[in-house]
Amino acid sequence: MASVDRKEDIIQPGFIIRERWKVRKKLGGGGFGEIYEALDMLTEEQIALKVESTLQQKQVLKMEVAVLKKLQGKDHVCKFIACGRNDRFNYIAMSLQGRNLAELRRAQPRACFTISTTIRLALQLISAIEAIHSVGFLHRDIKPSNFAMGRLMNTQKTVYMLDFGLARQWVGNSGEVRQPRNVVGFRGTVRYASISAHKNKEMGRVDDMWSLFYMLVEFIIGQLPWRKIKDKEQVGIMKEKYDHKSFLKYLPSQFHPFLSHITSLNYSDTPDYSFLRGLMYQGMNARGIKDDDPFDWEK
Ligand SMILES: Nc1ncnc2c1ncn2[C@@H]1O[C@H](COP(=O)(O)OP(=O)(O)OP(=O)(O)O)[C@@H](O)[C@H]1O
Repeated sequence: MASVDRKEDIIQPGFIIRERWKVRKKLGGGGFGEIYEALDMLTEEQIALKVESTLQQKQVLKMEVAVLKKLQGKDHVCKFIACGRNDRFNYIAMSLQGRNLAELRRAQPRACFTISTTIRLALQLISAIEAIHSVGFLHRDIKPSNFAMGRLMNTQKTVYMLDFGLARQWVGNSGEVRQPRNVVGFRGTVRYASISAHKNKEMGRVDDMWSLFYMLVEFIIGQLPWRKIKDKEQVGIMKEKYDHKSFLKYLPSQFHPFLSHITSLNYSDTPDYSFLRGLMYQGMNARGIKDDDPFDWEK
């Protein structure tokens, strides 16, 4: 979500937080905050700082901190370093990752990834989504710019999940699926939203999987049919009319059971993450794809 009216940045390069983190440069400004690269003067490591103005209407950093803390120790998750606030902004410090998957795709010659890269990313993306679901939360904004590759020798083959600002708890106090609300405001990003999210229905774990499916289709084909349409309602109508099976002719055959599986799920169902990963492994075997083959951007 790019904000339209560009206000002044919350912090400037050179600014030091708690005598420890020196801001270097702005990496991006999303819908709900700004991301900076900073130097941890204690450890000499580069880190990422996400900041949110205290004046902002919708405060989401608190959710971000809660979910990131719950996810610590799992794969595909940034290291939580610290969080805090002052009179001007709230901030969270976490490990710094490399380029996000939207940037990496757009940098490819035909703006698409090979089947090999897509399938191996899919394996990691399924596990990342399973991880957030396993701690009781939905992500609700699964999209390529919310995943980044690591930037260090030992992390550059790993996908990291970003941005838990729209997360919501799906599990109730006794481990049951929370009762769905009848109508909810739309959350997420139009291009990757599930049909049910377009209809303002309560999202479940399946809706994160739908967004993943749209991501993977876009990776392979290089675009989605509704890419140029801004209007949320129109995109919703288009998705409803669109025969999703027609994507399959461009995709490895394993995407047929992938699509059938997510189509079969309802709000309260648990996706079969292992089954979906199994399909991706089948696709790798059928095509002689190896775990450690280079990704498209490494070639
Ligand atoms: N830990 C990180 N390391 C490196 N880059 C990051 C990190 N966190 C976020 N970014 C970059 O900043 C961008 C925006 O981050 P994030 O999605 O968390 O913010 P946001 O304000 O919710 O943005 P949006 O509304 O676009 O999703 C990401 O696409 C990513 O490129």
